Amino acid sequence: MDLSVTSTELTTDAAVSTSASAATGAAVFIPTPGTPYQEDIARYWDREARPVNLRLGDVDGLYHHHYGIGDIDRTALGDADDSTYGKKLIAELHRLESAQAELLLDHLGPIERDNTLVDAGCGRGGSMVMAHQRFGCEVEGVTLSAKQASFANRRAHELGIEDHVHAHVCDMLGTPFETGQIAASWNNESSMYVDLHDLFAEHARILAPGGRYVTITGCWNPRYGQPSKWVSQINAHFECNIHSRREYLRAMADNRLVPQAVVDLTAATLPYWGLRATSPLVTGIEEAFINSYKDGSFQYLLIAADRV
Ligand SMILES: C[S@@+](CC[C@H](N)C(=O)[O-])C[C@H]1O[C@@H](n2cnc3c(N)ncnc32)[C@H](O)[C@@H]1O
Ligand SMILES: CC(C)=CCC/C(C)=C/COP(=O)(O)OP(=O)(O)O
Ligand SMILES: [Mg+2]
Repeated sequence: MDLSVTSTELTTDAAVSTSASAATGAAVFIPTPGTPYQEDIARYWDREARPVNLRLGDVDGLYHHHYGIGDIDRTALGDADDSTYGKKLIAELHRLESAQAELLLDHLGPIERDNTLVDAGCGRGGSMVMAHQRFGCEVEGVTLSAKQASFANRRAHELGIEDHVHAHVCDMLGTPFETGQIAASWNNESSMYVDLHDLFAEHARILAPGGRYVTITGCWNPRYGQPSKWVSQINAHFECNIHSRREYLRAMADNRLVPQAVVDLTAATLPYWGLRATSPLVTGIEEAFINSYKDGSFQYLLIAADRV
């Protein structure tokens, strides 16, 4: 299957993406203009350069835009008075973010080397690299941000995996991938930027029958009633629109995606937030996450679904 699409918007790494395309003779994919909202989101991620993301990514070259899960390794952190503590804190936060991506990949099911995976809203590509390193397969990512796609393609090139891992500037609601050819696809903290019915219709279209879809997301809890002030604060901070848990399940059911696992990761992500709140890399959004997770208005969920 030839999925070597690329974007005319890619800048510094256009050569990387174009040569992959030229090698297979694939047509160049020209994205359609986005909505004004999508243009805002593209600008947001083009400009994003928060140290909490770049310094963590520098630890091992996997750049994430998602949060962490798991217990803190206090032994690895050592003494807060130690001169190396700051560096260890960054490494520990990064370890927890990579653990989150590993958990998502655990839920993709058996993946073969000749399979193709799709990362919808791929950011700087950390999860794509991890997926290729684990399964040896092709990984195609889409993001609205030309800067992020360029960054991800540059990293793939540096790692020598540019023939297998590609980022495209593209709306995840209308991807160039052929119908029914994708073994598994995911959204890692990227579904709060789109309408869920439109999103799951597109995943259901590209996934092979029996294919697997996984999301890790923050969602508001219908048991709380409505989005809390903390959830509204997170929406304003990231210019996103957090959905409720019920919306996820309904939109999946409407689009031939049948949940096989729904895992509440709220308790598992709180240690990450507690540690991050003590770090010099705080961004100011830590309190909203901690308070909303603790008051039950917000949940951190993994949902894995089969395309039937
Ligand atoms: C919080 S980041 C998550 C990045 C990545 N999944 C990760 O785990 O590191 C959100 C991403 O969603 C992307 N995004 C938002 N709306 C999108 C859309 N309509 N189509 C494609 N990507 C989109 C943004 O460009 C950004 O890369
Ligand atoms: C769980 C929810 C609601 C996520 C919203 C999407 C989002 C912005 C994720 C993290 O990105 P980032 O890694 O760039 O953010 P930060 O700079 O805060 O680390
Ligand atoms: Mg981050």
